[in-house]
Amino acid sequence: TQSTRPQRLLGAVQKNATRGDPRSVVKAIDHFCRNQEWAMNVGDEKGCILDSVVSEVNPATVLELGTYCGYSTVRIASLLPPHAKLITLEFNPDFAAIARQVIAWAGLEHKVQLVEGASGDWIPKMKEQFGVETFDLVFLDHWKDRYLPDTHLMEECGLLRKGSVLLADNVICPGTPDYLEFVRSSPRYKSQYFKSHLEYTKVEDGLEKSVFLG
Ligand SMILES: O=C(NCCNC(=O)c1cc(-c2ccc(F)cc2)cc(O)c1O)c1cc(O)ncn1
Ligand SMILES: [Mg+2]
Repeated sequence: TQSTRPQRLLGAVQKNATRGDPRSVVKAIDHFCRNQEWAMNVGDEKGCILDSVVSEVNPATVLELGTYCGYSTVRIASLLPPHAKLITLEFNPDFAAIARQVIAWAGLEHKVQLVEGASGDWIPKMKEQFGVETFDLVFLDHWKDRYLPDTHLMEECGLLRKGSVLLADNVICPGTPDYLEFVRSSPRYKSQYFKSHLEYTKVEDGLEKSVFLG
């Protein structure tokens, strides 16, 4: 039977990356996506912006919406302080199965809790299920039409505090127009656009960083 692209991406990690070395996992995925097959990871260019925001926020609690194969999960988790926790939500069970193995290859499973299911179902259960108070950083990289409703949901569930940072991928391509309009016009957010390119291409894309003002 035919392998899937995520399965081939995992194969490239297991072949070319060193177990327990997150940077080599990131490098192996970027090499695979540049030279073999494009895949919708945040990629190396936007990944550097992600790294700088993670380092600046130095979060104790992180929520990632949209795990895919775990590329950004590995980037973020490898920068977290010792007792910090990253919860990553993935709807697609096939993506989740690959991501677990990529995260394990990087040796980061103890820092990451991968949850399978729909963000809309899980966000209201975060506090009771995972003992989370608020998130210091949220990385939005899931279905583009869920960014805005899930942001409202996180606010309603009291998961954001004064200073919580939302970092959103793909605000230009594929685009999240309703989300962008909201965070840029709402008095409760301070937003900043980081111009970049769609992963592994010359197409414009960017990350939007929005600080919740409470
Ligand atoms: O597709 C699911 N999630 C990925 C969300 N992410 C994206 O869709 C995404 C897409 C692109 C992209 C950009 C240009 C292009 F031509 C094609 C795709 C880039 C990115 O950086 C993304 O992040 C999904 C499936 C499923 O069955 N259940 C739950 N989620
Ligand atoms: Mg993306």
